[in-house]
Amino acid sequence: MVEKVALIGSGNWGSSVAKLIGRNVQKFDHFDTEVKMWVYQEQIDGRNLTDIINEQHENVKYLPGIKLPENVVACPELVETCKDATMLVFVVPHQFVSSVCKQLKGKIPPNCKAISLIKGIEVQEDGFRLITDMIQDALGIRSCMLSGANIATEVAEERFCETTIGYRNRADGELFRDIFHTPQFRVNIIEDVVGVEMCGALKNIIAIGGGLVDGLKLGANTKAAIIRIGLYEMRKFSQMFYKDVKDETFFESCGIADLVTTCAGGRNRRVAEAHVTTGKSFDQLEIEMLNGQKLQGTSTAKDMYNILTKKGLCDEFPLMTTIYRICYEDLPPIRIVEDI
Ligand SMILES: NC(=O)C1=CN([C@@H]2O[C@H](COP(=O)(O)OP(=O)(O)OC[C@H]3O[C@@H](n4cnc5c(N)ncnc54)[C@H](O)[C@@H]3O)[C@@H](O)[C@H]2O)C=CC1
Ligand SMILES: O=C(CO)COP(=O)(O)O
Repeated sequence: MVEKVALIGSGNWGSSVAKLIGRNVQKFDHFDTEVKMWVYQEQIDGRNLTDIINEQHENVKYLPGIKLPENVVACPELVETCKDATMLVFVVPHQFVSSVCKQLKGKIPPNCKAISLIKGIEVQEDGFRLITDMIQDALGIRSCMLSGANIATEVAEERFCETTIGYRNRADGELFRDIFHTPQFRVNIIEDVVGVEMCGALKNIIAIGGGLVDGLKLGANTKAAIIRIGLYEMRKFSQMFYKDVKDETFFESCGIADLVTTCAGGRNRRVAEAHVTTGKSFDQLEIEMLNGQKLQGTSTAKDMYNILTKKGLCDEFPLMTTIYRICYEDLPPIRIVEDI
């Protein structure tokens, strides 16, 4: 069977993986070589971003300076992008997943498979839901999860790194590995979708902590302490809600490695550092510093805090709780080391 891949999302990470997928589908006979990529349409200097991508083969707003393969075709219509696909790659910021799933409901063939590259969770009245579960429930298709120490621009520049795919069905994991793996982007597949997904969502909160201690100029030992306590809280929270999450998952690229890289070089870290040095709000800094890219850590901290409060668990997760309070309750940043 020939598989056809569609990409849902075209931000910084979406565009970077478009380069990997566009090249990899040409290496195997079992893939259609055209990859459609859904672009949330916007105007750049009076032109459609989709037209710019299709003519210049570059996402000039979200991944400037990187050429995309010509078989990646930007499309502004979501349903049109996905209609013939057998493999869907979800890579929109987590706040838009629900609306994407609503638009696709009933329009996806049942033999389709999905993978989420989205680092976040969806909060609901009675708790929270994993993005892979939302995709499965809304569209009636299985979903894998890819997450790792993968700063998008470094991947696009083909600097070596690793990533993790969590699968429920091994054949799905292997098929998705084919579209991502290269000698510079080493994919490891493991049977723990939930663990991979929880790591990706929760590390964004801890990365805010990494940026706060950088802004406070507390040094390398303090950063290491935030990473260690953060990893401990990530594992505790994941296994409290999903007892099958494996300890080993935290030693994969999606676990400790992603935590280290995001605390060293990610957007969450950068904006949190600027919050300390400028005193500006996170919302303001997101607009000023990210040029349309989305901060995931602050909203995930808020979502997580709501869950911890409802379940009476704040005292058991002092680091995540304090990061939330610094982001949303004007707690002085130094409390990150005083309250944990
Ligand atoms: N950038 C990175 O280095 C990495 C990001 N990720 C994850 O990938 C996911 C996607 O992030 P990025 O590709 O970096 O996105 P981004 O933050 O660079 O870009 C924002 C994207 O959202 C789109 N958008 C704006 N309003 C929208 C709407 N109403 N509906 C749908 N889309 C809308 C924009 O057009 C743009 O494509 C996130 O969960 C992120 O945590 C994972 C690994 C690395
Ligand atoms: O997830 C990432 C790297 O693996 C990117 O993190 P930021 O969203 O903080 O840039």
